[in-house]
Amino acid sequence: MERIICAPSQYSQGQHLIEKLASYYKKIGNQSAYIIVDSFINQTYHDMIIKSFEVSHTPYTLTVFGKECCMEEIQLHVHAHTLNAYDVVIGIGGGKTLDTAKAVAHFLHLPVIILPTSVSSDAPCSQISAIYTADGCFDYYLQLGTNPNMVIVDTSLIIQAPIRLFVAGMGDALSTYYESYACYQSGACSQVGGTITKAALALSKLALDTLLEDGYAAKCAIEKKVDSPAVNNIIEANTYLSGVGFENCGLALAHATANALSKLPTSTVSLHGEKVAFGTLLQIILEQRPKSEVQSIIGFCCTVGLPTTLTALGVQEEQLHTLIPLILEEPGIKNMPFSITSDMLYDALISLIH
Ligand SMILES: NC(=O)c1ccc[n+]([C@@H]2O[C@H](COP(=O)([O-])OP(=O)(O)OC[C@H]3O[C@@H](n4cnc5c(N)ncnc54)[C@H](O)[C@@H]3O)[C@@H](O)[C@H]2O)c1
Ligand SMILES: [Zn+2]
Repeated sequence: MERIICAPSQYSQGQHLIEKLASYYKKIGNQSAYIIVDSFINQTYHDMIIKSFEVSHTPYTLTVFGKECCMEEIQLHVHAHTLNAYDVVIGIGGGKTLDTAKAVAHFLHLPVIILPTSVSSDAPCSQISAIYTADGCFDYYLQLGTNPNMVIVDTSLIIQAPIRLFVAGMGDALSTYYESYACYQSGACSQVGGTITKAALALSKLALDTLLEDGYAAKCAIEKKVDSPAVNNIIEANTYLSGVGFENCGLALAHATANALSKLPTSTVSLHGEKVAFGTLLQIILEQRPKSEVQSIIGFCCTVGLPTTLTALGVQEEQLHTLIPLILEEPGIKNMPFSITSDMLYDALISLIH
């Protein structure tokens, strides 16, 4: 199998980039942009989003994202594209809006520009969309075949977003190196369909190193809504290092756990990245990593405010008999370099109840 690494064609990170959105669009489009915006973001930043289009007389249509990245929502936008009206899709919002925009662009064979308004997940840079059922259960990963054409990260918006989203993104990024390394050890095929490059593994490791080095300082700065080098490093780690790292290596037990947790009725209590942080703990415990390493990851989670127990995720002990089979049926399990049994999961999960 060939070694493959894929990434967005352009990644830009800086302040007030949303004010230049039309000029980014004009680099790849010359007809009309189809903009899908998270509803909260539309209420808060509507004028800012459309300003550059209005000022430069650039045609666009703005539409508000529903609630879920599900096929029903995606079809709604695909059918809005009549008579080849648009030539670029733009997604603005959290992971679900971005995954929807990427899927819509995929079905319409159009380029896509992604503008994350929080760094809560790995969604911006990847060439997959996480598809859920209309009522919010994880369904499957839709392979899009190409990464977004542009990922534009406006740090001024990210800093204003709720701190919980920023921290959840650290949770999503925390798993990247461990899952990448598991995939590397098991010889798994990466999310982009190749074997793992040294470059991708290095990006994953850099994501973890950056979190451990700058995570706490960044969280403190975000609490005060101030920009700082640590904040910028974490924004890059959450979005680019982790995003490009994970998909060019692969997912394993941490995401299998997060996806399984999303199928429990209590799943809405926690964000994706919070579930992934917990899944990371479960993975490194089952990997029998040194106690000091497990303790340092637990310590990191505690200092930044990521959940380290099932109780914190709203999951009760009685739900383990439902959760364990759900974890075992996730495809990521096969990417672990050793087999995982129900008993192994039970013992590790019980140690993480409270
Ligand atoms: N495609 C991928 O590669 C990939 C990778 C990781 C996660 N995901 C998916 O991403 C999703 C998780 O992303 P998410 O946590 O961003 O979910 P989300 O899109 O539901 O956003 C969470 C909340 O944050 C709000 N929000 C966003 N920006 C804000 C801002 N600046 N200020 C205030 N509120 C803001 C949204 O309105 C929403 O209510 C899941 O569906 C997950 O499966 C996809
Ligand atoms: Zn994730």
